[in-house]
Amino acid sequence: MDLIAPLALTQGDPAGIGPDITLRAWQRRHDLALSPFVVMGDPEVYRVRARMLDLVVPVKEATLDTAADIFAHALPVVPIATGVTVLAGKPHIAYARSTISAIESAVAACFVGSVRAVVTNPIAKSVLYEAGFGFPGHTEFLADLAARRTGEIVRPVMMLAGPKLKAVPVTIHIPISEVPRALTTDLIVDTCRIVARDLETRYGLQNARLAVAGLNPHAGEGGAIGREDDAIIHPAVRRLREEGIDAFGPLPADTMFHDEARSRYDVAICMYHDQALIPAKALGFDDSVNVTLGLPFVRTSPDHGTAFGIAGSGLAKEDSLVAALRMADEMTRRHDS
Ligand SMILES: NC(=O)C1=CN([C@@H]2O[C@H](COP(=O)(O)OP(=O)(O)OC[C@H]3O[C@@H](n4cnc5c(N)ncnc54)[C@H](O)[C@@H]3O)[C@@H](O)[C@H]2O)C=CC1
Ligand SMILES: NCC(=O)COP(=O)(O)O
Repeated sequence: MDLIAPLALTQGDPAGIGPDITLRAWQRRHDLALSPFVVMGDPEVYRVRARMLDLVVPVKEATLDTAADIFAHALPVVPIATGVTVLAGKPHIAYARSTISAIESAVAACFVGSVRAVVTNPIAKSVLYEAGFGFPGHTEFLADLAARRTGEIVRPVMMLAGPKLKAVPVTIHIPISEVPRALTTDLIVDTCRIVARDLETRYGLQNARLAVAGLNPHAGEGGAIGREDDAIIHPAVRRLREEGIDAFGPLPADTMFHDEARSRYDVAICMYHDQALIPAKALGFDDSVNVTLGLPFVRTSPDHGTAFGIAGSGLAKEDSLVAALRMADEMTRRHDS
C-alpha cells in the first residue's frame, strides 16, 4: 500500500456537523500531526460553513493525485456537487445523492489505491431511507460496494473502539423486537471469527479475549428468564472455543462493563445495538471510533451522528473524527508492515 496516499473522508450529511468537524480537524492538522486526508464532497458546503463558523480554512478543489500536496495549505476537496443550497441543521432528501456518491467515490478510490482508507462522516439514516437508500447504514452499504468489486461475499461487522472498550453489536440496526429472532448460533460464531481475525490483522492483537454477553437479564438465569442464552449463545461460545478462539460467556451484560470486568477481555461481543453502543459511548463519547471489520479495506468513522441541532454553531467537537482519522492511519500502516 502507498503510505503517501491520503485518507478519504466522506462528506456525510452536508446539513450535519460533518463539515464543521472536518474544517476543525484540518485546522489542527499540524498540532495533531494528522496524516493528509482528502474530502469527497461539495467544496461550496465547506466554504459556506467555514464562513459561518468564522474559521480561516482555504478550501481547494483537488484530484486524488494533487490532494496530499494541497493538504499542507488548504482543505483538499474532490468535488461532488450537491446541486442545491445546503442549510446547516436542515436535512433534506435533496442532499442524499451527493451523500451517497461521496461514499461510492471514496470506496472506488480505495480499490485503485489512490487513498489508503475510507473515513466516513455521519449520515442521517432516515433521510437516506426516504430517498430510497436500501441499506441500514454505511456498514452494510460498504460491504455491498466491496462485494460488487471483489465478486465475493463480504460480511461486515460493526465495532466501537475506544481506549477503554471495544464493543461489537452482533445485530445492528433492527427493531429490538426482532433481535431474538435474528440471533442465531451461526451469526454469533461468524461475527466472532471476523472479530478475532481482524483484531489480529488490523490491530496486531493476537489471541484476543472475546467476552460474549447474554441477551436476557442475568444471562437467562439458567432458562428462568429467557431461553436464548442457553439455546443460542452458549453453543456459539462452545464452538468458538473448539476452534481455538478465546471466547467466554454468555455473561450477564449488566456486570461486564465495569473497570475490573473490562480488564479480563479485549472485546465485548454484544447481542444488540444498544448493548454495545451505550457502554462504548458512556465510556468514551469523544474518543471512540466506529470501525467496520470484515471489509477488504479499512473504514472508520466518528462514533456520533449528524447532530443537526448544533451544525454550524461552533459547538461540535472534532475529537471523535480525529480519533477515526488516526485509527485509519494506524490500521493501514500496521496492515502494511
Ligand atoms: N456513522 C453514522 O453515520 C451515524 C449516524 N447517525 C445518525 O445521526 C442522526 C442523529 O442521531 P442522534 O441519535 O441524535 O445522535 P447524535 O450523535 O447525532 O447526537 C446525540 C447528541 O450528542 C451531541 N453530539 C453529537 N456529536 C457531537 C460532537 N461531535 N460534538 C458535540 N456534541 C455532539 C448532539 O448535539 C446530541 O445532543 C440520526 O439520523 C442517525 O441515523 C448516528 C450515529 C452514527
Ligand atoms: N449507531 C451507529 C451508527 O448508526 C453507525 O452506522 P453505520 O452508518 O456506520 O453503519
